[in-house]
Amino acid sequence: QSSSAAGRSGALSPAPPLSGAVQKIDVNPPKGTRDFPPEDMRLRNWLFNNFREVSRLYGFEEVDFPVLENEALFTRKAGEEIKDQLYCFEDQGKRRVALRPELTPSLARLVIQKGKSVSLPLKWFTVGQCWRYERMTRGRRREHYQWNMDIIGVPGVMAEAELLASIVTLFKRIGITESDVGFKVSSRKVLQGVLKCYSIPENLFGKVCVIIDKIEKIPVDEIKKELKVVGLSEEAVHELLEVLSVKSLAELEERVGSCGEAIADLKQLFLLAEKFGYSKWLQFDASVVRGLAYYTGIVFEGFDREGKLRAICGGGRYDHLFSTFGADDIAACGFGFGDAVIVELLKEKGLLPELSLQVHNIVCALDEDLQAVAATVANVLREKGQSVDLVLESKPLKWVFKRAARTNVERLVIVGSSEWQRGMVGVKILSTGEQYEVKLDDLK
Ligand SMILES: CC(=O)Nc1cnc2ccccc2c1
Repeated sequence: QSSSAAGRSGALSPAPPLSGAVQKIDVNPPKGTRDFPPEDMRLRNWLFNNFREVSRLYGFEEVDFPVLENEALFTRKAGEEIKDQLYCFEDQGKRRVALRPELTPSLARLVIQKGKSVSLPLKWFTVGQCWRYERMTRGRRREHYQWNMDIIGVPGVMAEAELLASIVTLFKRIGITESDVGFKVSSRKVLQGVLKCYSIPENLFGKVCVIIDKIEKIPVDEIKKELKVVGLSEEAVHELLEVLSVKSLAELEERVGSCGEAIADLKQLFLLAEKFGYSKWLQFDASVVRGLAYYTGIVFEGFDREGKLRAICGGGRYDHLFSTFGADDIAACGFGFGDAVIVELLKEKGLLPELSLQVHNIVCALDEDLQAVAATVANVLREKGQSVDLVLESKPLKWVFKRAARTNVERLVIVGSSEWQRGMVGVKILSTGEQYEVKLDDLK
């Protein structure tokens, strides 16, 4: 038992085992996950505070759900990537549970749970961590945070227009302009129209959309093959791929004139964008489908105009998600905005904010028996709302100056015995080097 251990803790505390006896833990977090040390946490808080402020400006209420959900919430049968990467397991109660891969199903579950006790429309937002179990072959992350905004109970495209406006507001707040990013906008009712023309049963709609969403990720022959497996005829496949390459609303109207709803919705949305003042951010792009099976109408995704990054955000209308959970359908639309691509974009554009630790004061006692006085000084300042880094052990002044410089503190408050005998404390303003003495009560 080494004396120092005994000295340190008074009573005999077990000495650490002889070094080398304990296997050192892996200090890295699990594959595909991140720690947020202070500097990274400042950037994350800056971004999330912008998410929250925009949500507040748009009158949205914050909600939250467990990261762990019943697996059944996510076991849609539409061949989605999000499903085959589900981070799921059987818990000790033999329940099938999953770490949520997205937030919308949880939101729908809560809306159904609240049922008649909430009045529509609902405008809810959340910032939540989502998970996927991806073979690390692709070295991608297994978790990210998503800002989600949803409007429940508004069938008209004013809801989509409002959601797009909120994302434009977010982009502007962090210095992104329409020359950096845009939104590709389309409607799944275009696809619905084509499938109806070829009398493809409704229940294949989700599957077809999920396959088509891979149009830029896998060879088109593979797309055709998968569509035929699902049961589409040669002609239907051809017509679908044709309609996706349409370049404008006008051209779409010529081709599929009849599928009025899609055209009407899109025209209305572009008109509203004009009125909201963000039409320069939008472009019609028939190839936007999004990879989630439950979208039924307008779909959109934010993209970087240099085409270097994956989608920044995405969303759309999902008017039948509730009935897939056995409840009455409620019109709904929403988006998800991840915390990863946007940071890559900000880096690209040199827009990452300079964020440093902001502490008003370092308070220190010049010798051991003034520690209690230093604590009193810290308390006085904290009660006035000033942040204080109280030096907790007697340290040489050189050490304190070094720490003050590193944490770019504004002011040093020094408790010395001679000053204290006169009821004074020493103050040094780091930015100017100005030094003076002041009565504790006059310290503001
Ligand atoms: C760029 C990125 O990190 N994407 C990402 C990371 N983790 C996820 C986890 C669940 C669902 C989607 C995810 C997406």
